[in-house]
Amino acid sequence: MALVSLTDVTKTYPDPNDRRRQIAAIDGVSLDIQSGDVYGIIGYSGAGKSTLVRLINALESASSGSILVDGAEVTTMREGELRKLRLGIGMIFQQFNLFNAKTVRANIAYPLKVAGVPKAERNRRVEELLAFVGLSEKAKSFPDQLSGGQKQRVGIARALATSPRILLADEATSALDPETTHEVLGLLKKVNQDLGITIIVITHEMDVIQQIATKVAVMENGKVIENGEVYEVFSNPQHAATRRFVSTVVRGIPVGEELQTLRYRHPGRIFTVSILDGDTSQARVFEILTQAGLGFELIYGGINDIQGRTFGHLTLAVTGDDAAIESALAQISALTEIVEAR
Ligand SMILES: Nc1ncnc2c1ncn2[C@@H]1O[C@H](COP(=O)(O)OP(=O)(O)OP(=O)(O)O)[C@@H](O)[C@H]1O
Repeated sequence: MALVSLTDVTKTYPDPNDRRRQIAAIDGVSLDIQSGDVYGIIGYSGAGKSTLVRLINALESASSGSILVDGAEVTTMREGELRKLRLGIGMIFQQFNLFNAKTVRANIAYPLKVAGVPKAERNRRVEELLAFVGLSEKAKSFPDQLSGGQKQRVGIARALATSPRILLADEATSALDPETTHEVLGLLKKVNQDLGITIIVITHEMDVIQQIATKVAVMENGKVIENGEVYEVFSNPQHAATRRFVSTVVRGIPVGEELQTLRYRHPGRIFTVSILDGDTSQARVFEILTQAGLGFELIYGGINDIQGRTFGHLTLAVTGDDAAIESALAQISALTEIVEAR
């Protein structure tokens, strides 16, 4: 059974320009998130990502549809049940949302205090969390004395305080530089792998999905337009919006000005070879070209590691005898897709 299961969920708001009309922020979304997933939800601004998260932890109520968390229907829960539900769902935010007047230790202890956990137990748990996020030395510091990455570590420790089963990360790395993003995503991976916590990552950056997610849903206009294993979505995107997101991290087939520049710089015919995991290797393609007595140069593209599987496009400028090129092409196209730039 899925840990979070949405069926045909809709959330409408009155149109601010015409109160008689409704705008669908979420429009018929069905999604299953399994225990142990790191589930990425990606979309441009206004796609409905934050609304979806607020529906899962019941900060908003759905207009229609069913939302099951751990088998329990959220849409009909009463206040007492909702409080219990929210204790099982931690949340981290883009702007960290820490109490600036409280120390790191007090920030992390806060949800435990609210939950009525006795002081000795609270202190023990906070020390454990500080060690887990690597901030034991900063226990007495205030948020203003920390870097962005350290602040998010405090946010993560605070979110984990009540031992939730689910962690919602809403643009949690969007305010951080790439290196700090990488570190924080590394910590989230540890949360998932060591503690078995299911993570739902909301982002507009495909790079974040590539680094951490195992599954991804692409949202547009309140709908999930595509979802599945990250590798499958990256290597075979179905929708234009998904292809745009993928192209931000994976260089595909050069076109337009990029292609013109490549032609200007490199003699020969230009081909793009797709490299898929378990399909064919870069080494095999190079071997075929070498054996055919051809000259070649890698001029664009690269290989990506997605969840430990390889995927990418290599664009090569190939020089030599035309018949030899055709024969090499035939051999390569028996292994994988190869496209000549025209
Ligand atoms: N409380 C609200 N009242 C009216 N409209 C809302 C409300 N909350 C969200 N919306 C509308 O719902 C749509 C989806 O918003 P949402 O914030 O979920 O998108 P998002 O993908 O998270 O975008 P962003 O990354 O910019 O926050 C938008 O058109 C937004 O204007």
